Amino acid sequence: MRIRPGRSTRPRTRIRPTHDAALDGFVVAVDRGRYTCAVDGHLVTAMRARELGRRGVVVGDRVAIVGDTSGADGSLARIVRIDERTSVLRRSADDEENTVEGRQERVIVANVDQLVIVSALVDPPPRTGFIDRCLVAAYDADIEPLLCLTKADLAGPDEVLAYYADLDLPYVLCRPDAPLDDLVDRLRSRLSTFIGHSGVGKSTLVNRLSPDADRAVGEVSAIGKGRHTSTSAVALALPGGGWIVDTPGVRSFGIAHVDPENVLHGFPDLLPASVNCAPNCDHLSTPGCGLDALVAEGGADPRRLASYRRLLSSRTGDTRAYD
Ligand SMILES: Nc1nc2c(ncn2[C@@H]2O[C@H](COP(=O)(O)OP(=O)(O)OP(=O)(O)O)[C@@H](O)[C@H]2O)c(=O)[nH]1
Ligand SMILES: [Zn+2]
Repeated sequence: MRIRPGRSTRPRTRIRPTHDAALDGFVVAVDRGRYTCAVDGHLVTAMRARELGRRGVVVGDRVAIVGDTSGADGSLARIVRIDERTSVLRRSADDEENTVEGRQERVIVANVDQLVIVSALVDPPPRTGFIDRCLVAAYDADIEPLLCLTKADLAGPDEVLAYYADLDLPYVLCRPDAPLDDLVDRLRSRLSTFIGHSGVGKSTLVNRLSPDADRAVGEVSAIGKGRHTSTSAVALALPGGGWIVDTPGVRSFGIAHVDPENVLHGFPDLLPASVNCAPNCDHLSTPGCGLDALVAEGGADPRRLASYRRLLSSRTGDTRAYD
């Protein structure tokens, strides 16, 4: 446990605190150069220290903070170190209106343990192309996927689950008239982020999981002395333990950086058959592709191969037609 001197005993000095005295923080919100960090159970507003150079700080980063970490109104601490990230999720290029910056696929969340892919069972119907794309992003980033199927009160999951029958894909069913125990269990003691199309029920879930979320965002806004922009990511602490990152406005996570060979890792049901491919097989039009043979002998669902090939060929382009 760290013991910090109280305000009254802190010596007045111009010497900057050494970084040995830095506190560990966790970045919960980013707003125009101000970073809201959870430190010892309270929120602290910080800026980046110049020594960080051009390194960006994103939600989910674990950082070292010095300076005024009291969290008092108007206080401003400094982030002096960013810990190595265990994972990164990048914004998809088509979320950035195809600007040069957008094409660079900016990292928007770090250290995510679990990607919760939210899909309604109906209204809107599940889009497996979108889910597959999320799975590629998750497997590539070493993040565990969780398929979260909402509106289970309106339709059954059999059809979508059949499509994923050959994968060990964990899933939960959600409906308004039943508790979210399964989901809460899977969110405990880890950092998860939600992705899904408009209308699938993400806000409904986040509100049920973290009823204080609005208040928390209000606090962030007050401390960050600026309007909280609804398009930036925010990490919310869950009463049952764990953190969720809400990424409003993010339609999909980018996979343009994923090596073509690694796109296949998002399709573990197809992957093993690639050992039968000729060297340099592009798995698209190369004759004798082992994936075609697998499907021909009934070893995999042809819709899975079609989905893989759509993703592969659209990887760097506009993917909305497939989502
Ligand atoms: N029947 C039923 N309706 C649901 C369920 N979850 C959400 N809804 C309804 O579906 C609609 C969309 O839910 P939202 O939570 O706003 O969806 P969202 O994913 O946050 O959508 P955006 O805010 O546009 O991103 C609302 O009218 C919800 O009341 C569910 O499990 N069952
Ligand atoms: Zn092949």
